[in-house]
Amino acid sequence: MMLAEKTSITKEFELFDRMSEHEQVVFCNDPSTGLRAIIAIHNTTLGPAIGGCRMQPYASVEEALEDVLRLSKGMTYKCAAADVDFGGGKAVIIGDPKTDKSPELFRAFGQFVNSLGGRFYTGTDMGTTMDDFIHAMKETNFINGLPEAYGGGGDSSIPTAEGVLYGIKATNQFAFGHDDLSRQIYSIQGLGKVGFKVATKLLEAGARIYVTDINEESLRAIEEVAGRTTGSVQIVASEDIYSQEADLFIPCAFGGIINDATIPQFKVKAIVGSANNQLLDDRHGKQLRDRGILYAPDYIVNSGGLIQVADELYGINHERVLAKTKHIYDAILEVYKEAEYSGKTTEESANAMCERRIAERGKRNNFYSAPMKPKWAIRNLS
Ligand SMILES: NC(=O)C1=CN([C@@H]2O[C@H](COP(=O)(O)OP(=O)(O)OC[C@H]3O[C@@H](n4cnc5c(N)ncnc54)[C@H](O)[C@@H]3O)[C@@H](O)[C@H]2O)C=CC1
Ligand SMILES: O=C(O)CCC(=O)C(=O)O
Repeated sequence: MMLAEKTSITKEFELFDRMSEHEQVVFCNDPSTGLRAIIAIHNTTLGPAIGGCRMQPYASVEEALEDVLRLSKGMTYKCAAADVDFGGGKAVIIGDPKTDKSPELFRAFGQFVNSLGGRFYTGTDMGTTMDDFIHAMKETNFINGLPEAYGGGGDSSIPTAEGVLYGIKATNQFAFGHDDLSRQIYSIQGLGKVGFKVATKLLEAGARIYVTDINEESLRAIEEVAGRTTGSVQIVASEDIYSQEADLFIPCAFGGIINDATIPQFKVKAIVGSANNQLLDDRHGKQLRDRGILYAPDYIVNSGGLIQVADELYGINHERVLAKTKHIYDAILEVYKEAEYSGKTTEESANAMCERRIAERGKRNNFYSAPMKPKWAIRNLS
């Protein structure tokens, strides 16, 4: 009887249990534009939440909620690792980016962001572009990553790709004793905004790369780049990318690609890529460690974009952003050394480092208050 009561109570409050680590989850509904979005604020100890807005034709509310909860939590760790004065948040819009976008939809989304009064800053992510946020910014100032013509920092995939290259160099240093990009072989999944730039730099350095993408145009374009460089490229089928005889696997497409099916296929010594949430589950981090495959925590490797959008609030300065992005090299090396010393996985070591940082800062500032004047000079907000 007691158990039955307990079970039913747990079921009644299942939604709250699922988001028990989150401060706030906002469901945004605007029938006139068709907007259905969820904004998740995970933790604002370090400052207002920040995180891009993803647009995807999610099959259910359940799937969209799962994604936004996971991604926003990842942003809390990413902000702590990058040492920016922001907390973790993320937004998802349920819809097909090819057919369901309209200026009105993004204006409606901007109104919801504005209603949070500065607790949440957002910008582009998969499925959204800077142009979409030109509409959203008409309704709110809490938008980052705008085009340079609108006073923003421009394409944040540039520093993200730079950060991935620093992560690769640090990994080469730790695993192979040098940080020369040209001497190892790489397999790259995804030649989008980030992956294409990383592949180009590796080819320019003279490296051998294997690549895959579902977009034929990107594959032809990277072959053209290879023809102009001393590097070489081989195109492989999507399902074959995990089993290539390469030294490093560079995932730059989607999350969850380190899982029970892919781990036995890997022949690489290390995985260093930009995709968010690469480990399907924590136990996959342990499986990689047990197989002697070094894993560079994704949220450190791909933090270059966050560093740019966070830095944007001090005014635009690409040199400063690049200088900050260089810290990814040291951060990755530190995590590898700490994991080696402690026997933890690299993900566990990185998480512990971030949690210590948040707890330390939390002693002074444990909840961001919107009316408090921000430290930085945000445009039009003083
Ligand atoms: N753009 C940025 O600054 C940041 C990106 N990331 C993450 O990095 C990853 C890549 O981001 P972007 O380059 O901006 O995205 P994107 O959408 O420009 O590129 C993704 C690429 O993956 C390809 N792709 C999709 N399915 C595939 C499959 N089955 N096999 C092979 N390729 C496939 C697509 O055709 C596309 O070229 C995403 O997971 C994103 O969340 C993380 C932090 C910042
Ligand atoms: O683009 C942003 O607003 C923050 C960066 C972000 O969402 C990410 O790094 O995944």
